[in-house]
Amino acid sequence: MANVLTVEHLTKKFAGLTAVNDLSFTMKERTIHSLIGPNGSGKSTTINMCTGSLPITSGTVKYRDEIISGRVLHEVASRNIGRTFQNLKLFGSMTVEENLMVGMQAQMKDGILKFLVSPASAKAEEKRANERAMEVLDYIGMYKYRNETVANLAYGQQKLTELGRSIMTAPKLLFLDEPAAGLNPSERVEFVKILLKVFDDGIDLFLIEHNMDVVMNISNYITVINFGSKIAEGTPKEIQNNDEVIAAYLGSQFKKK
Ligand SMILES: Nc1ncnc2c1ncn2[C@@H]1O[C@H](COP(=O)(O)OP(=O)(O)OP(=O)(O)O)[C@@H](O)[C@H]1O
Repeated sequence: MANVLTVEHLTKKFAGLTAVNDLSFTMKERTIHSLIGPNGSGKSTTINMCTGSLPITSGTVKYRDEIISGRVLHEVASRNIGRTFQNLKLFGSMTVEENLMVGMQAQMKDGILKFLVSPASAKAEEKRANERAMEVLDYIGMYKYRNETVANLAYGQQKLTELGRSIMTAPKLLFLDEPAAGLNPSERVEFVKILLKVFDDGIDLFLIEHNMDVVMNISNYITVINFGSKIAEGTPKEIQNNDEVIAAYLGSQFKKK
């Protein structure tokens, strides 16, 4: 299997703090790959660097055969890479449908120019975005909420809306920052079901998550970091039995014989 993501010697320094320290790992095609570690260990910073949200201090990130480190957010997004955020970045006063339409912006970045030059083609693009939004809403089971204002929805539905927005542009690789955080158990079951459907339909998933039931059940491979440095990697079973991971983060409740 080819590598979808190759991270080499990735480092991020914030003033005196090294948030990510010489981190290297690879993610294989057709896997759900999780990045876990204690609070403040550098997980979100790693995703932010991989997706162009944050400049790197040193190191490289490769998507398939192309170096994407050094590229900005919309350039990364235009390579079929999507993401969701730890804290929802939805527009609360807009409807579910409108929030998904915003998700097409990566593909419509020359939209204003197009609108000035050719209003007809801009209209056609908007129609296409609207059709895609309906298709995605149906896919994630949110079609009936399409005209609801996002702020009025339950948290689980807001998270689904964000997931929907992230798949509007049909990414091939999706970064998810704590998708299960804040969900109640039944919302979590529903969300994981949809995530697995997304994966089965061809989108590789890179996940940051603190809920270990979710991580251990759905991941093919796990990278563990502590204080910005990799301390282990392997299958869920290997990670659950790794003494350094148990001491730094997991505790022994997941240990398997
Ligand atoms: N913009 C920033 N400026 C300064 N320090 C930052 C910034 N962003 C993150 N940090 C620091 O970098 C370290 C790593 O933070 P990061 O958010 O990547 O950790 P995390 O593993 O995602 O944590 P959590 O599990 O709590 O979300 C922390 O010490 C954090 O305070």
